[in-house]
Amino acid sequence: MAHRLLSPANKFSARFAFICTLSLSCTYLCYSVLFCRSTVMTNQGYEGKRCPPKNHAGAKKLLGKLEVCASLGVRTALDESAVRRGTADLREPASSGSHWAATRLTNVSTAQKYGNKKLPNALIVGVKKGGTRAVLEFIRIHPDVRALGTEPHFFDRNYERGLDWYRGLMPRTLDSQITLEKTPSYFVTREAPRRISSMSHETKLIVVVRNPVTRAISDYTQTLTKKPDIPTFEELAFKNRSLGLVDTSWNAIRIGMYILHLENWLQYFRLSQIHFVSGERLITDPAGEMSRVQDFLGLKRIISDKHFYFNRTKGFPCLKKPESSSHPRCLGKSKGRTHVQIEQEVIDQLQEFYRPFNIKFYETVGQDFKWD
Ligand SMILES: Nc1ncnc2c1ncn2[C@@H]1O[C@H](COP(=O)(O)OS(=O)(=O)O)[C@@H](OP(=O)(O)O)[C@H]1O
Repeated sequence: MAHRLLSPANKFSARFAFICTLSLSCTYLCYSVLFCRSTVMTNQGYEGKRCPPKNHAGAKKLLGKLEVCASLGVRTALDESAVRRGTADLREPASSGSHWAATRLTNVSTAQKYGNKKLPNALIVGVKKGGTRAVLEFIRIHPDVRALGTEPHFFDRNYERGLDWYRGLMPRTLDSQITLEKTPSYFVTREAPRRISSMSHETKLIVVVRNPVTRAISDYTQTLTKKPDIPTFEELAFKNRSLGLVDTSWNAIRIGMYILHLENWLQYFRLSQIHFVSGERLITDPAGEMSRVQDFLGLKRIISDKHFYFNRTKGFPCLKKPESSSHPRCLGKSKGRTHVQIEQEVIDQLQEFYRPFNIKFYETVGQDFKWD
């Protein structure tokens, strides 16, 4: 009805307006298809802005799902919470002007996008309070290493869950990258060597060892922070102190009898498959110890002196802070605690107790750790 009422002049203007709108729409459509898709959709800056800030409450969950965010090098929720639950405050560099950090970033993001979850090729199996977290956090700055931040306890507590479950926990890696995890209790778990060798005979094993007396005191100090009412160190360490009878059933003592545990490992692995890191040298010369770890893992030596500095407040080496990051670069408060004070006489008695075990251990591994 309406258009019947329009005059011929009005009809002409309506048609003209319709044709103009149509041709403008077509032009816009062609332009979008030809140009916009290739620029806007792959623009990293733009996509980067779409990624939620990773310290936002809901963002951590979401980041794990947003492949594009992961591919931009933003750590996934799993990685973040893994590091926190693993008690480490050390964060790997988010970015840096230096070449190694850039390579690492590229490898991490490529692995997250194209990599596969694989069973670990290498394990840090012990020892508790030896410096295992430091080794894991230092080695994972290598671009060819991807490590699980938490301790999965697969070969001791979770073995029934099966290898598929275990593999599912691992970070994605490229074929050229090593998958690594650390669980210090493996070293003293009777079934661990057999179980690990049945996963693969070729698994490389790293053991961080430390003077067993200092290790025991460190272990006790940690227990005390959780259970302040436990007996004194001396009460737990000796069955009869005046007779010098040490209580070897106390875990803090038993773990330090390294040779006994090692013999179990040597039933399943060649000595050349096991690398021993000195917990003491890891503090005085982290780069030197990490060079040997890189050699053992068949990695190019990338981690060196230039990655470390000695933090006087903490009293330990820390990783240098990349220019663009404000993250703390030292291990968390639970690493490098002030130990409870133990009488020198008790220390001497325990040194005496451990001596024969230490000597046998040095002979077996072919290295003197100088604890005596
Ligand atoms: N760079 C650096 N920073 C901080 N701490 C360092 C470092 N290198 C080695 N260590 C020593 O690591 C000890 C903790 O060992 P672990 O990480 O194996 O402990 S745990 O078994 O995972 O709980 C921890 O033991 P305590 O000093 O007794 O706290 C440290 O002595």
